Amino acid sequence: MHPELIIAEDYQDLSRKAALRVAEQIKKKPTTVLGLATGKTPLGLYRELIRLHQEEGLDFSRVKTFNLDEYYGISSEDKRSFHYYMWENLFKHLNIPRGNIHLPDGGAQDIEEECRRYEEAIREAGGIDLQVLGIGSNGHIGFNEPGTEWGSLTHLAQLTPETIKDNEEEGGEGIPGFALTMGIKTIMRANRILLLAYGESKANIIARALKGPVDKSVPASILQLHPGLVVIVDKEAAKFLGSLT
Ligand SMILES: N[C@@H]1[C@@H](O)[C@H](O)[C@@H](COP(=O)(O)O)O[C@@H]1O
Repeated sequence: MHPELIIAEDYQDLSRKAALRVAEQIKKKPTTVLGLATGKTPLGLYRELIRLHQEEGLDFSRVKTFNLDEYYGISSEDKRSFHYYMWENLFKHLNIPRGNIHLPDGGAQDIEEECRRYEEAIREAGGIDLQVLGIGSNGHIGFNEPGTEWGSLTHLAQLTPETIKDNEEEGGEGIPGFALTMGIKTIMRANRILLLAYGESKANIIARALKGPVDKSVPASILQLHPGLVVIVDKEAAKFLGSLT
């Protein structure tokens, strides 16, 4: 069946199952290139990866990472930044060399150059082996909002009021209205994609993304065309998936 769909009991189970997939990938290929996401959804996965590193010796010394996105116009030290989020919630707890960690630079002067540099860095690393993805309540992936071109590469994106509101609920007031994000094409180039979602609030958009038409109004719907898609959702987010299960 495509995609591979795993329905977890709850958030903890989802996080564990996702971490096992990531760990398997790293054990199989210690030089794995991971694509990483921010938001609430992957926090449990990151906690579990830290545990696997600390208690079971999962080795990140040769792993490379590329984050999906970063806010535009704030520095990497800013607590609202995804640099800060990633450092606090994952990187500082692992044995990953700083030089192996990549996020778009939201403080870059020359945006076009920064976007080109980011694409080139992914290419030079050999491409993304496994991309971790969440989904926005409007179906966005990374910060590719509804209407984004399927052929988009890393670019400056304007966030919708809905996305700003969602992210302010998590990250506090004053979220920038723009971000640098991998494009849809950048994401689709990954070898494998691990799409995660939990909770009732994601049930509707997950069903539209996986069962609805492939349409730019739901950016995540393009994932139906990815041959290496693995979806892990909890029971609540799976509520409307019906026949897919
Ligand atoms: N740019 C991120 C996305 O990568 C993320 O998937 C989405 C969902 O976030 P959450 O996991 O908090 O629901 O929010 C943000 O906008």
